[in-house]
Amino acid sequence: MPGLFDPFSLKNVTLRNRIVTSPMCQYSAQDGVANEWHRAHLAGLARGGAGLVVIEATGVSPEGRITPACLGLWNDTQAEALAPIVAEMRKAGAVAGIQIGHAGRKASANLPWEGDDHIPAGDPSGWETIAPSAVAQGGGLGRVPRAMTLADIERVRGDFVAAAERARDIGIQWLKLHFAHGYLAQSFLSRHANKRDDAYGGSFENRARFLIETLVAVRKVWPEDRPLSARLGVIEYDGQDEETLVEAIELVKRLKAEGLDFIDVSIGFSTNEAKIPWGPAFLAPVAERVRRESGLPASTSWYISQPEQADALVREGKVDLVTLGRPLLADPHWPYAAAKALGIEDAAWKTLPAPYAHWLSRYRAA
Ligand SMILES: C=C(C(=O)O)c1ccccc1
Repeated sequence: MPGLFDPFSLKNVTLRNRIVTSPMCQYSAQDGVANEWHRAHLAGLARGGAGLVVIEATGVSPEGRITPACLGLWNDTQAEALAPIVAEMRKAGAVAGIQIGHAGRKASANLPWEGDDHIPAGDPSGWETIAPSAVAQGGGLGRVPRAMTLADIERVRGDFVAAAERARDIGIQWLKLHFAHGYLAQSFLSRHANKRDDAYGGSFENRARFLIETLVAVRKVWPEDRPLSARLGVIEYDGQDEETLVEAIELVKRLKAEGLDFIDVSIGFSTNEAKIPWGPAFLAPVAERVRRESGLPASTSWYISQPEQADALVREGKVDLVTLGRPLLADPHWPYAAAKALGIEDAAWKTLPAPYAHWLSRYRAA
């Protein structure tokens, strides 16, 4: 079985290893436009050796951002700012990905280090939030969203398509749809958030409709030879886990039938009452089941930080790729350190660009 530092090919891309950067929001943009922070951050991750570098949750519309400082991909100015960054990521040897999404009822929030709560109604820096139903997330995100009309649903689906087209045209190689973490798409699937009684609510088929329709629409514009993936919350840890998992796996099978190439398994975060069993690679067994039962290649994340742990998840066939967030913020060169720890030959040249690898492999003790 392959290990963490074996390549992974899907459609027309080959990742140099099984390490994926989690799309960690930087909350550093203005008007959704990428700047020097994003360039240095993303180039640094790519130069650090990860196989796939995924740009953070990028809003498909202004109201689709989590905070006013999130990236967007709803206009050409935003696309033009990202294009050179994508080129730099690819030049550093990483496959360049992006996660596009709509924050739904969790949108219009203050930065996490400035409250992590809804911007007060009436504050000009905020905006009206929309969601499947007029049901708030609760806690600091207590603002009640406006229930989406069918016209809203159609518009937002179109926003996903337009953002996918812009991502395609700036050289993104791997597109990830944000269907997780209690944001809009997850909200449609979630019984906690979706109380609709029309074609988009009630039964599983109806609650899955927005996600499937969005995938189908994006698939039509996303090049067949580039991977199309989704990050999906498959479990809520709300006491209904088996029921939620069975539905989520059925949804993944239907998304696969409509052209989804890869699934990134995560948590629903649709309810503040969740009792999440935080612990080393705690989601891996869930990801293994989704991968096995759906037949799609898969990744997972959360509390994965040690080289041997990440390598074992791949070698044991639990996942195909391992998504790392905080370990890569702490050390963007984690792939190099992991390669050394796992005894990979030529670790520097396998993970780092020549100007680094040259020095790291020279003048070494015999
Ligand atoms: C900002 C997040 C995202 O983009 O998914 C997020 C939210 C909740 C947990 C982890 C990540």
